[in-house]
Amino acid sequence: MESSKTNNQRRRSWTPSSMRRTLWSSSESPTKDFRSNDDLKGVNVQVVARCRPVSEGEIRAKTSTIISCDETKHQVIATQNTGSKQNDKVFAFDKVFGPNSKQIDVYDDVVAPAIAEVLEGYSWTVFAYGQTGTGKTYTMEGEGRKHKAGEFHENAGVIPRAVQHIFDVLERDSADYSMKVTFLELYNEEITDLLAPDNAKKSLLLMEDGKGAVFVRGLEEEIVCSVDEIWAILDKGSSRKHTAETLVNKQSNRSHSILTITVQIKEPSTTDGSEMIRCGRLNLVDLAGSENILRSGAREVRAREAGEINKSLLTLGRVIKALADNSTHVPYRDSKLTRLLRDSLGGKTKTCIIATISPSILSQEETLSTLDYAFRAKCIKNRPEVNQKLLKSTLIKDLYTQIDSLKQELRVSKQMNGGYGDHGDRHSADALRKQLMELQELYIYQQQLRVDLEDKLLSTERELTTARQSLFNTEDQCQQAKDMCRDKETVIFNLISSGKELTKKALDLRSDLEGAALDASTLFAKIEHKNNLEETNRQRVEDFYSQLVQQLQELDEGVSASATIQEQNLKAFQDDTQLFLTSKAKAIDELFKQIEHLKELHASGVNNLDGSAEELYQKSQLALSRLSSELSAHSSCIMDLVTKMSSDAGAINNGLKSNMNNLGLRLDAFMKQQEETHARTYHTSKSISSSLVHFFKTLKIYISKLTLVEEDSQNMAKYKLHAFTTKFEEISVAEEKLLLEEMAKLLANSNSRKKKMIQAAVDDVLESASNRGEKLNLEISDMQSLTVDAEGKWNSFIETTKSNYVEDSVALEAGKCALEDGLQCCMIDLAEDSQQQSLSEESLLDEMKKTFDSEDAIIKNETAAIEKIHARYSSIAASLLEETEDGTKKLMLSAENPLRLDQEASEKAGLLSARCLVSTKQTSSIHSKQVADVSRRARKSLVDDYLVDSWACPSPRKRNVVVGSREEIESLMRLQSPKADNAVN
Ligand SMILES: Nc1ncnc2c1ncn2[C@@H]1O[C@H](COP(=O)(O)OP(=O)(O)OP(=O)(O)O)[C@@H](O)[C@H]1O
Repeated sequence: MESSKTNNQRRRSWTPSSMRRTLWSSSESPTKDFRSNDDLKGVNVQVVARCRPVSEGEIRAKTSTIISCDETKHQVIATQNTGSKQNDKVFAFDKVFGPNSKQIDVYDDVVAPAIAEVLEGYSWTVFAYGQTGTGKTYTMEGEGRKHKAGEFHENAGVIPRAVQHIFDVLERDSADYSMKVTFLELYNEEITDLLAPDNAKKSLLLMEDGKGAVFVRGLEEEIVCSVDEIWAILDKGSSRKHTAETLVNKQSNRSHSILTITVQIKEPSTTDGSEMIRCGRLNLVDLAGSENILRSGAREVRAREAGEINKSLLTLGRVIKALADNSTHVPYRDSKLTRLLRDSLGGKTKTCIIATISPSILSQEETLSTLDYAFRAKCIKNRPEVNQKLLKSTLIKDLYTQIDSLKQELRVSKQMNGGYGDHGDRHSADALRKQLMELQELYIYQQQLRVDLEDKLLSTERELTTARQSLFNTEDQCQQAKDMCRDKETVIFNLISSGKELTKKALDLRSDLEGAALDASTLFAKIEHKNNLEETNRQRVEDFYSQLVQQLQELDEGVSASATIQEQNLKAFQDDTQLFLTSKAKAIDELFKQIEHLKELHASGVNNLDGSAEELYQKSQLALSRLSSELSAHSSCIMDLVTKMSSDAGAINNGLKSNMNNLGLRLDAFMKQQEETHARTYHTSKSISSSLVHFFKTLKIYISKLTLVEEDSQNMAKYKLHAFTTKFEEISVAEEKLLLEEMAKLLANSNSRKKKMIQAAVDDVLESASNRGEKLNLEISDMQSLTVDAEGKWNSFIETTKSNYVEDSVALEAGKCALEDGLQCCMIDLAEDSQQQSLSEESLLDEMKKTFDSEDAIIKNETAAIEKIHARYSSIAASLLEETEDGTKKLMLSAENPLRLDQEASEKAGLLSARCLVSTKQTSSIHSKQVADVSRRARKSLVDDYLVDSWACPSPRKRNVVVGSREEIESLMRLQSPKADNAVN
C-alpha cells in the first residue's frame, strides 16, 4: 500500500469489484471483535437541528419569526398562532444550533466525533436535510474554505473541516493509509459522476449485488494524498453540480450530491506477522432542498427539478417514517436517493442528520414538516459494524489477481486491435482497463443474476414436474373418455345409417305417392276449374282418378304387403307389380293424352296470357314512354330551372360582385370622405379648441373681474341691506306703536259700544221679563178671580142645593117612603154632577199650571239666549284683543272689524226677519199681510237696533212671530190665537 507521504501524485484507481461493492453497503460479515455492545443493540440516528439567521430578504419583508432555539435544553420551539391562541410545539434533538451558532461549533459537536470512528473503520453518513435556502450547503460546504495561517475561514463548512481533520489525524498518527474519493450527483433521478472526465460524463446505473447491497456501476474513485487534492476534487465536483437561482435562494442546489471519502489504514503487524487493513468511510451528503414551487418561483425546467427533488425527499420522509414506526415495509426502492442512503438509514452505517430550518413565519409549514421528520428520524436504529478488516496479503493477492486479469484483457485487446507498442497509446489502455473493469462488474452482477435464475429455474423445474405428472393423469383420463366416445360414436353411426336407409325407403315411397297424388290433385283441380270442358273428358278423368285412387290403394296395399312379406312373396309381388305396371302404363298413356290435351289448353291459355301480357306490356310501354317523356320534360324543366338558377345565381353573383365592388368603391370614397371629414373635424375642433382655450382664458379673466365686481356689489348690498334693515326696523317699530295705539282705541270704542249694546239688551230683556212677570201676575190674578167666581158659583149652587134639600126633606118628611127612590135618584144625579164639576175644575187648574210652566220655560230660554249672545260678543272682543298683539294682522283687523261686526249684525237681523216671514207664512196665510208688515218693520228696527236679534233669536219657530216690538208681537199673538189673546187680555 502506498502512503500518502510517499506518493503525492494523484492517481485514478480501479479497485477490485469486491471492494467497490462495499461502497454503499457492508454486506460482508463483520469481524466480531470490532463490534461494541452498543453496536449490537443498535444505535439511534443522531439528529441535530440548525436554525439559520433571518435572511436579508426576510428582514426587508419584516416577517416575524416563529422559531426559538434552546441550545442548552436541545430544544426547538415552534410558535404557532391559531386565532387568539398561541400553540408552542417543542422538538427535542440531540443537539440544537441557533441562528448565532458558528460553523466550527457544528463541526466540533457533530462531525468531529464521527471522524474518529471513521478512522476506526466505521462507515459514517452526515447529511443535511431541510427546506430550500435553510443552509444545507452552508452547513456542509460553507463559504470561504481557504484558511489563513492554518486557520479555517469561519464560514467553512463540515466537508473541508472533516477532510482536514482526517488528514490531520492520519499525519499525527503517522499512519500508513490510502484515501479514495467519489463524488456523485443525483439529478432528476439520474446518477452522474461529478469526477468523470468531461467526455465520459454519462448517467450511471445503480445496481444491487443480489444481497441487498447497492453500488453505482462505473463510479470513479480518485485516490487522494493531500487536502489540496480533495479540495481540487471538491471544486471540480461542486462546479459541475446543478445549481440555479430561485426566488428563495440565489444559489440553490437542484440535485443531491454525495461525497464519499474512503480511508484504508494499515494496522500495526500482528504477532504472526500478518498485516491488517481497516477501512473507514465517510459519506457527506448535501441534499437538495424541498421547496414550495409557488414560492420558489420555479418554472418549466426548474419546476420539473423541484418536482423530482420533492418526490425523492418525500420518499426519504416516508422511509424515515417507516423506519421510525418499525414498519415491515420500508419503501427504499421508491427513489434512487433512498436506495443510495439505504445503508445509512436502518443499515450498518452510523448516521447524523442535520435538520436545517428557517426561523421565518413564511416557511412555517415546511419548517414544521422538517422538524417533524427530523424528530421521527431520531427513532431510527442503525446497527453499525466496523467494516471487515482485510489482510494485507489478501489485498495484495487480490490486486495481483486483478493485475493478471487486466494483463490478460490487455493482451486480448492488443490482439484484437492489432496491438500497440510499448510506447502505445496510454489512453486506449486506460479505456480498455476501464472497460475490463466494467465487464468484470457486469460479470459479477450477471453471476448473481445467474444464481438467482438457477434458483428460480430449479423451483420452476419442480413445479414443471408436478405439472407434468398431473398432465399425464389428465391425458389418461382423456384417453379413456375418448375411447368411450369412439364406441358410442360407432353405435350412433350404425343407428343413424340404418335409420337413414329406412328413412330413404320411406321417403322414396312417399315421394312416389305424393307425386301421384299431386298429379291427380292437379288434374282434379284443373278439371274442376274448367267445368265447361267436355263431359266425357271429365268422366274419363274421374274414371282415371278413381282408377288411380284404386291403384294407389293397391299400391299402398302392395307396398305394405311387400314391406311385411318382402322376401317370401317376392314373385307374387313381382307379378302384381307387373300387372300394376301394365295397368299403370295404360293409365299413363291415358294420362299423357289428357296431358296433351291439357297442354293444348295450357298453350291456348298461355297464348291468351301472352296476348294479355303483350297488351299489358304495350300498355306499360306506353305508360313508360309517357312517363319517360314526362320525366325528360321534367328533367329538361329542371335542367332549365337549374341553368336558369345557375344563370340567376351567376347574375346575382355578378350583381353581388359588382355591388361589392361598388360598395368597396363607395366604402373607399366614404373612407376618403370620412378621412377628409375627420381631418376637417380635426382642424375645426383644433381651431375650436384653441378658440375655446382662448375663450376660457378670457372667461377666466372676466370671471375674476366679475368676482371682484360681485364682491364689491355684495359688500354694497350688504351695507345697503343693513341700512335698510335698520331703517325698516325703526319704521316698523314706529308703525307698530301707532297701529297698536289705534287698535287699542278702536278696541276700546268697540268694547264700549258692545258693552252699551249688551247693557241695553240686558235691560230690555230684564224689562220684558218684568213685563212678562207682570203679565203673569195679571194672569194669575185673573185665575184667582176666576177661582173666586167659581167658588161663588159653587157656593150659590150649594146654597141652592141646600134649599132644594130642605124643600125636598120636607117633601120627604111628608111622603117619606114614596119619595125614597126619587131621593136616591136625586142623590145619584147630584153626586155625578158634583163629580163632573170637580173634574172640570181640576182640568182648568191643570191648564193654568201648564201655561205658567210654558211661560216660565220661555223666560228661562230667553235668559239663556241673552247669556249666549253676551258670551259670543265677549269672545269676539277677546279675540280682537288677542289679535292686536300680532304685528302683521292688526292693521287689517283694525280697519275691517267694526264694519264687519255691524254688517254681520244687520245681516243676521235680515235673516231672522226673513225667517219670521217664512214662519209666519207657514203659520197662517190669513194674516200674511200683517205679518209682512210686521216683518218689514221688524227688519227696519233690527237694522237700527240689535236688541231685536238678542231676544228674538232663540225660539223663532216656537213662537211663530219673533220680531218686532212687544205691542206688535202681542197683537200678532192675539191674531193667531184667541186663547193667547185671552191670556194677553
Ligand atoms: N447558519 C447560517 N448562518 C449564516 N448564513 C446562513 C446560514 N445558513 C444559511 N445561510 C445563508 O443562507 C443562504 C442559503 O443557504 P444555502 O444555499 O446553504 O441553502 P440550502 O439549504 O443549501 O438551499 P438549497 O436547498 O436551495 O440548495 C446562503 O446565502 C447562506 O449564506
